[in-house]
Amino acid sequence: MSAQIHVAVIYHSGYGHTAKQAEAVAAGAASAPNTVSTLIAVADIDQHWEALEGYDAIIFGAPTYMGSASAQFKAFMDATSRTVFAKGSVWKDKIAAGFTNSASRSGDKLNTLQQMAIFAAQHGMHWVNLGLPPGHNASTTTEDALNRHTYFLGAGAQSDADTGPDQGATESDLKTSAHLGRRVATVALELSTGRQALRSRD
Ligand SMILES: Cc1cc2nc3c(=O)[nH]c(=O)nc-3n(C[C@H](O)[C@H](O)[C@H](O)COP(=O)(O)O)c2cc1C
Repeated sequence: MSAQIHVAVIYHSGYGHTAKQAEAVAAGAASAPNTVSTLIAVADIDQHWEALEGYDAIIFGAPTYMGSASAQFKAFMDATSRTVFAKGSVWKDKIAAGFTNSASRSGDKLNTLQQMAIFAAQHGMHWVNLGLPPGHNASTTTEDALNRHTYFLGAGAQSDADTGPDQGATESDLKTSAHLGRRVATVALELSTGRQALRSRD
């Protein structure tokens, strides 16, 4: 039996829409074999720095505010300079991935995903992409398709600016986000199993 995989979902959400997406990502991860997922709001991050060193994968999530990750999420990113990077790159070789939510269809979400991928690279993490084809780019496709916004780098969700999180991202966006969580857990299990097999050959 393979080792248990631990996936953390670290996120910020000002008004609850991205929190809903984060829950979908965490549920997707937990649906993979041998996987436990933990949701961590950036406001609570100080309680988790040490435990995070033992996780196999960390998925980052933030709303897109003014074309990039929210200031609260950026504060978390900056804090890792001291708590992770300067400590000896303690997140090196973990799996990473990202998701973001915003009001507009595009709303410059791609910039937030790129920001997260560069952040993960600074920590020496292995970035996992979404792994879904374009969902809604033909006369025969609909808004119900997975990856309807067509991001390759991570999961994007759209929530109307004038509705609450209960009517936030569509079912298809939440399923797309769950897909990312499950894919990350699957890759983490593959990597962990492969590392164990290599160790046992030594
Ligand atoms: C300060 C601020 C800046 C925003 N900038 C953008 C933006 O650049 N692009 C966009 O599509 N939506 C933008 N929005 C809308 C939010 O991304 C959207 O309402 C989102 O669902 C909020 O997520 P949250 O409830 O998790 O905070 C902005 C909202 C705020 C409050």
